[in-house]
Formats: sequence, C-alpha cells, structure tokens
Amino acid sequence: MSKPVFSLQNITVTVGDNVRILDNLNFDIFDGDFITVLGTNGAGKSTLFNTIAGNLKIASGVLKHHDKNIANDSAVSRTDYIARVFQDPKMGTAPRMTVAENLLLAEKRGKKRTLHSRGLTKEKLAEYANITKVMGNNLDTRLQTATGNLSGGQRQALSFLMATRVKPELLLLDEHTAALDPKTSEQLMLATNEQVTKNKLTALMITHNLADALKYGNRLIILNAGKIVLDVRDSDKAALDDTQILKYFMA
Ligand SMILES: Nc1ncnc2c1ncn2[C@@H]1O[C@H](COP(=O)(O)OP(=O)(O)OP(=O)(O)O)[C@@H](O)[C@H]1O
Repeated sequence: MSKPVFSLQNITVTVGDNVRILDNLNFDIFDGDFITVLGTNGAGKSTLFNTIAGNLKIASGVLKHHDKNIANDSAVSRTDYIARVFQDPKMGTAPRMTVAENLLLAEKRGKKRTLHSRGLTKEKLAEYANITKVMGNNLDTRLQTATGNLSGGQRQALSFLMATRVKPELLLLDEHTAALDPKTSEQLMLATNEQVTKNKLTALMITHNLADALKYGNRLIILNAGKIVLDVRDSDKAALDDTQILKYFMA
C-alpha cells in the first residue's frame, strides 16, 4: 500500500484530570479512502476530527501530513488542505454574503482570502448555476440570496460545495446530514457520495446511521472510549451487517 496522506501515531488527547478522550490512537488515512466513522455518543469521533483539524491540542503522539509532523500547526494553516462540513447548517458559510460570494470565497483555499465581487463574472455565475443545480434543491435559483435566508438543506448543500470547491486533501464530514429532514438528508448523502467518488476525494464521514455507514465508502472505523475497535475496508467492510457492528458498540 502507498504511503498515507495523514498518519496518526500514538495520539492521546486528555481533558480535565488526565482523562483520555483519545487513547493512544494509531490510524493511517490513504489517498482516496472514503471512511465512515461510527461510535456511541462520547466515543471520541468529533475529538478525532478536532485533533486532525487542529482545534484540539494533543497530549502526546505524532500527526503526520505526508512527511511533516503538523501536530503543532494552527487550525487556520491546516484549512489550506483540510475542509470540514459540520452538523449545524449555520457553520461553514458567511450568512450576510450571497451564495455566489460564498462560492467565490471558497475558491481561495490556500490563498489570501480577500473577496472582490467583480470576480463574479457572467461565466462564473453560469458555472455556479451548474454546480448548484446538481444538488437538486433549487440552490441554483438562489445564487444572489444572502446565505442566512436559505433553508437548512440549501445551506448545508452550499457548505458541502464550498468544502469541495477546491479539492481538499482531506474532507471531514461531521454528521453533515443529521440536522436535515429524511428526504433532504438522503439527497445530500447521494450528492456527497457522487462527488467523493467522482472526484476521488479522501474523506472521513461521522454518522449515526448504520445503513449509511455500511452502504457508503470503502472503509469503516468504529470508535469506542477513545480507541479504534474496528477498522475494515473493501470486501471485509462489504461483508459486515448491523448485528456485527452493534457488538463493537459494547466492546
Ligand atoms: N473540550 C473538551 N473538554 C472536556 N471534555 C471534552 C471536550 N471535548 C470532548 N470532551 C469529552 O470527550 C468525550 C468524547 O467527546 P466527542 O465529542 O469526541 O464524542 P463523539 O463520539 O463525537 O460523540 P457524539 O456522537 O455525541 O457527537 C466526551 O465524553 C466529551 O464530553
């Protein structure tokens, strides 16, 4: 197997009186991996994402991006190559800016993030109409609408498009469909799968939906009490069912 894009080596994260919320975790992420992440409430899933994204300081261990240890790099500097979509539709978009302006801003990943509305040429707007249309929720008709006036589903679809507008080296999906109604949630999940597969994105997706965790991605991990208790890929993942998965929740 090729070298990992990200490598978590003996990562421990503690809170309070030395309580380990990630416990000596070892985990390699390879180019093109689409990893679904399961675990009970409090297992450490968001902590894992916060650790990778740089929002939490690790107590010990090494976090490598290619050959560089990025454990002490700021969260802001990591946004050059890591994108994240949160559960809350209000996160990830600027509410007073229009849909088109948000998309234009998203194209600045890794560059200085200044925005000139004159960058919104006719051609750009036509391009944005195309990419928003595939989300199937009329976002393409709201390009000049302030993001704060969108529905939660439209806003979350926009967050996803922004996170993937410039291909990130890692996409973190933090229960990104959980706050949406079942139909909107399925729509975004299908669009997510299509984009991740078509563009060969490397992604981790936290979900509490066992069916989605089994159906999507090439790899699945289960966290329990700050440790990875299952890590399967390809045919081993395909062979899993709900009953087998639930056993790992008790481990
Ligand atoms: N900054 C923090 N300070 C104190 N405790 C924290 C902090 N962040 C996380 N924890 C604790 O660490 C544990 C893991 O939390 P985490 O949010 O990672 O769980 P999770 O698997 O994402 O859960 P959920 O499915 O409920 O979102 C929990 O017990 C949580 O209360």
